[in-house]
Amino acid sequence: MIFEQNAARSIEDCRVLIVDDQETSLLIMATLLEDLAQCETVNSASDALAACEKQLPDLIITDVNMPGMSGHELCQLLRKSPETAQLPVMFVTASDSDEEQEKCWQAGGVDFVTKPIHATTFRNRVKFQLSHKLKTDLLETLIYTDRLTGAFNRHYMDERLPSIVKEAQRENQPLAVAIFDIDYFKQYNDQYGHMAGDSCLWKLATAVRQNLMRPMDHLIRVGGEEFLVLLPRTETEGAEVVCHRMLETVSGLNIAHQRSEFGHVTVSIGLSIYHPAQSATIEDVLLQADKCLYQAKASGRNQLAQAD
Ligand SMILES: Nc1nc2c(ncn2[C@@H]2O[C@H](COP(=O)(O)OP(=O)(O)OP(=O)(O)O)[C@@H](O)[C@H]2O)c(=O)[nH]1
Repeated sequence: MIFEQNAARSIEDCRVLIVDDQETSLLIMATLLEDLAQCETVNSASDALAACEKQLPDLIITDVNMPGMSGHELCQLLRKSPETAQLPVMFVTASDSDEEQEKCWQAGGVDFVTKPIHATTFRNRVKFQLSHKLKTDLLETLIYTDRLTGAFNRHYMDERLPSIVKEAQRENQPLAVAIFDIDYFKQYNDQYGHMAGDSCLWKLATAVRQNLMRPMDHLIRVGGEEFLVLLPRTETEGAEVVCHRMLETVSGLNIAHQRSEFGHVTVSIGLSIYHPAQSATIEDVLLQADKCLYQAKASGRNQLAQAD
């Protein structure tokens, strides 16, 4: 995700994805940047999209003319997805004609350099983009992250949920929604004190976050000890796997809780899936997941309940 601990990041930690169908060009650019940032190279726009699915880079540098999908088309596609809409894309073009420059800006590029590449200009432009990205990420972390747990906050959910849903509709892909809540947390606070309660929240959220494997997965703290997990492009089976893993992860933390019948801190989870082709709205699905959560509580806690 983009809101990892950016405060501690420097340009050397940034990831730059370089896209070009010419091996020589890739080699030149990667060599020019090797002491500046972490570089990854791919030969096509489709490989670049696949690389972004695994881990979002901080900057994409792409050739314009490539077989299959052009650099412009790649950039336009990235702009459409909420996860990559803000990802800076820099073009490397063979021409600096007025028309070519217009096309780069219209496609959503943040800068372009012309071939043959001028080494110092190229390095400085990349450096500028990365330092700008670090500042933006830091600002977003401050605005959208819950300070106690490092999860996204309610404000993030209110702002971004509509675009995550829109993306699911555009792709006609399911969006799994899981709501979980710590069991007997009032008793935990009463027994161990509020500071221990805070520490428990932090440990739990950190462990759950590390269990969410895809860059587009989200952990959001929606209330005191209630969290929402959003899993785009995830069907029931996949979401069940993630939810069971969350139950195991939390139990595996083995945080002592004398006043729970389990002897340690556990969570209950409610799961529901949003399908764009069906009539239920995202609000219905959230309500459904919330109902399931209460069902999981009523059925004994430390378990998953899901909508039919
Ligand atoms: N330490 C700490 N406690 C919090 C925080 N936010 C909410 N809580 C506490 O979480 C507790 C939630 O209690 P309840 O809603 O009764 O739920 P519960 O005791 O977990 O019971 P069940 O959910 O039914 O298992 C309350 O005591 C809140 O004060 C927080 O940021 N830090």
